[in-house]
Amino acid sequence: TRSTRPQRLLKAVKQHATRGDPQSVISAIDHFCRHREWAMNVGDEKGCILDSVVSELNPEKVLELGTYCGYSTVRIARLLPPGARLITLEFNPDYAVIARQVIAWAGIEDKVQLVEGASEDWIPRMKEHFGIETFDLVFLDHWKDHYLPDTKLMEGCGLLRKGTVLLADNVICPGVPDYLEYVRNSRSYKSCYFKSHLEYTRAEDGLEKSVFLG
Ligand SMILES: O=C(NCCCCc1cc2ccncc2s1)c1cc(-c2ccc(F)cc2)cc(O)c1O
Ligand SMILES: [Mg+2]
Repeated sequence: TRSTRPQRLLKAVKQHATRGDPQSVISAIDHFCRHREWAMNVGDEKGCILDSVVSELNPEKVLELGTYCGYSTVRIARLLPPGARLITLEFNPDYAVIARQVIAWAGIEDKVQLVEGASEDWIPRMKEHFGIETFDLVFLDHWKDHYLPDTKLMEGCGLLRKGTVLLADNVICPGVPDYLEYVRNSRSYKSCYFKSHLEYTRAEDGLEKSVFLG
């Protein structure tokens, strides 16, 4: 049977990237998605914005909602200080199989914990299951209609502290209007928009960075 796009993406990583070199994994995926097949990775342009937010914050505890093939997982984990941890949630088991191999190829698996399941099931279990008090950074890149309910769930579970940064992908395309309205109008967040483009295209998209004020 025909291979899947994530399988072809992984093959490109194994063919063109060097084991243990996260940057070469990132470049191999960007090349594949720009010249072979588009895929819904955050991409190189928005990825540079993600890099600057991570580098400035130097987070110890990171949550990623939506792993897909692990592209943004590798982008974030490669910048984390020793001892820092990234928990990434993926709903689709086929994506998770690919992401684990991409993460291993990049050589950053000791910083990453990939968990399979739905965000609404796992967010309430973060404290008791992973011994996490609060997150320093949350990267939202999963179902767009889950951004807002999951943000309210994280607030309710006490997973956000004064200064926690929420960074949301795709706030223009596909768009998350209810989430944007919430973080931009709530007194509990200081929010700003980083204008960019939908990965590997000229369509507008961007990242919204929202600091939780407690
Ligand atoms: O849907 C997108 N991303 C979510 C995939 C949903 C996977 C999930 C992970 C998870 C984990 C935990 N709980 C529940 C869930 S559900 C997405 C889509 C586009 C796009 C843009 C223009 C298009 F024409 C077509 C697609 C671009 C992007 O950057 C995306 O991120
Ligand atoms: Mg995205």
